[in-house]
Amino acid sequence: MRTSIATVCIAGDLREKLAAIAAAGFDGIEIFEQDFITFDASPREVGAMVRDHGLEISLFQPFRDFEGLPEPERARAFDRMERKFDLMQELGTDLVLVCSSVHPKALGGVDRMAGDFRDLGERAARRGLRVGYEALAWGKNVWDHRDAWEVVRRADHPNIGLIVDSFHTLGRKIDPDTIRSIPGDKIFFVQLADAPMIEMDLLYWSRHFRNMPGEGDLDVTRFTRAVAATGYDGPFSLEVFNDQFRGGSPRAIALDGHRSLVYLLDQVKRAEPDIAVEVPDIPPRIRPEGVAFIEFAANEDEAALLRALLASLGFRLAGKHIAKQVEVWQQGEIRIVVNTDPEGFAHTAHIAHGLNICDVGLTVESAQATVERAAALGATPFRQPVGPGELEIPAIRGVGSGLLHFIDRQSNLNDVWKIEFTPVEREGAPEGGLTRIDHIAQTMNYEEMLTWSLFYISLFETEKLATVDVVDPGGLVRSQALESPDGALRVTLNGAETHRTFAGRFIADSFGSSVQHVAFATDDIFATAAALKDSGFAGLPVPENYYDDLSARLGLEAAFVDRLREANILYDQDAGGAFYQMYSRTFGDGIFFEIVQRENGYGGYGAPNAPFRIAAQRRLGPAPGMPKF
Ligand SMILES: O=C(O)c1ccc(O)c(O)c1
Ligand SMILES: [Mg+2]
Repeated sequence: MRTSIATVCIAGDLREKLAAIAAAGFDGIEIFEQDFITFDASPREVGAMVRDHGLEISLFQPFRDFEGLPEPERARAFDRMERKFDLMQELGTDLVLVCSSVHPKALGGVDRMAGDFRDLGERAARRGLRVGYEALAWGKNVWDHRDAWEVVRRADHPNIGLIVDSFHTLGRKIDPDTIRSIPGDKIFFVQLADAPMIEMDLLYWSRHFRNMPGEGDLDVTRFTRAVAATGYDGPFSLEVFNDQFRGGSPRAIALDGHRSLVYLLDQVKRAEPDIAVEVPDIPPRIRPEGVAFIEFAANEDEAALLRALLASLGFRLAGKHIAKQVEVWQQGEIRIVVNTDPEGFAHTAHIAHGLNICDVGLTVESAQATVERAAALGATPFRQPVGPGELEIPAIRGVGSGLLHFIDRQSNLNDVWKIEFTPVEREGAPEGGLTRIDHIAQTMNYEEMLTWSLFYISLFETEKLATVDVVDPGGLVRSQALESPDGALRVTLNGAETHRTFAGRFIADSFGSSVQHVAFATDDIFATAAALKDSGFAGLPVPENYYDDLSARLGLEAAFVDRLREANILYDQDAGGAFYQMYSRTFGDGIFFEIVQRENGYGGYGAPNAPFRIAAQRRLGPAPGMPKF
């Protein structure tokens, strides 16, 4: 499998782009003419610089407004192309992309256009070069790959072939399976991009909103399956015009791009096993079985307050680590690790971020297979020295500052609580009825959201839900949920556009994106609320206005609304189900807990309630006894 990426995808000057592209593991680049022209070096020097990075120039592009012109424009187009042929030979590439004409004088007629390409093929052949024709979705006469293919077919020249681009095909809602009947050796190059489904002008959508395969809503997998089924065995190249990426970190965007290609081609190989492209053999997407633990990094003062909060939520100290200053608190299947050890990752994370959730443990079928797949997708494995009697639990770095550890039942990893922890006699008030972790919510800058969602989607069997906009008094927060099919793993990604939002302040104050809240599930939220009241839990009060509006909006019975009001429970409904939520006050830099009950398959996250929750959190600040550190 040969991977490539267009230089337009990445921020920086050509040198910075090449460094990022090479570091991410690509084999080649599509050199965009603009990136070459604006760079101050000769074509030969640029070619050498690309090859010094271990990259090939798989394509030169774009050449515009070539086909279907009347004279004298036609002759001028051929002259222009001869100049570009010179340049290509200096750069050291043999393939140029001609995109379908938008020239006002361009004439239609398949045979006229095919004739132009046949003549061009002759000129290219003399120099050992090749020309690929791409239908732009907004081309004047050709805007469909089937028409571009008909032009190429009739040109009937070995140096003329077709270039397909997933955006132009899928953006126009053309059935990608129509590609299957094209001979693979006549497809000279394949460009891949995804995009979010937004109704807008095709050209504007293409030039500003494309994103990496898997990051948007187009069925790029189906498109790529169709291409691979033709026998095509050339490079798969990303061509992503995106305003945000152009201003983003070159390394991060290049890594996302490479990850998206590995993920995509792995999916394609599984669906079309007989393809000519050699795709590396990696474990399939990992099915998450649940959240095994959440770990806080804390100092002693913070840990004392956290313990009090956990106790008020019905958690009990369940074990103390055999060698480190680490405790595990438990309720139902939920485990919260409190790490105050003066060494190791948690300590470093605490120095950088203060009290924070530095680690999330997931239960999977095979921890080994999980890190193997993660490594193939470009994730960074994490290791730290293991003490006597301790287990080596496979881990990777997440996209932000935190770690992900993987626990499985296949090995003895699942017994870590027995092996590394001394049990503590459970005592204290009765538990609060919390059973498991319903979801974890990560807060990040809006620009990081696609990186995070690709990270989860490519590694785990998870699907994206539609993005919802949450209005915070300080700005907009976009929220997107990712879920495994049975709900064993639910993560919400909350992207803050400004630091004036509650979520944005959390990022600024804690120096980076991480888990901001954890939601625990209960089977009976009213019983939980009553139990927690007895154990001194300080919940987030909900204003009276909320309940007046709720009863008017949903036509609920007064007695039911009274019960919600008394316990400060927020409520939502969807087609079949109901959702109950209550919140803790915030602590640290704005961390909090949520308690939820899902009834009859409610599928959302209570988005209509988020503005009320945020307003109350902003108004009230941290709980008494839980000062901001
Ligand atoms: O937006 C464009 O003009 C443009 C140029 C070249 C391409 O390959 C493409 O897909 C779009
Ligand atoms: Mg293209």
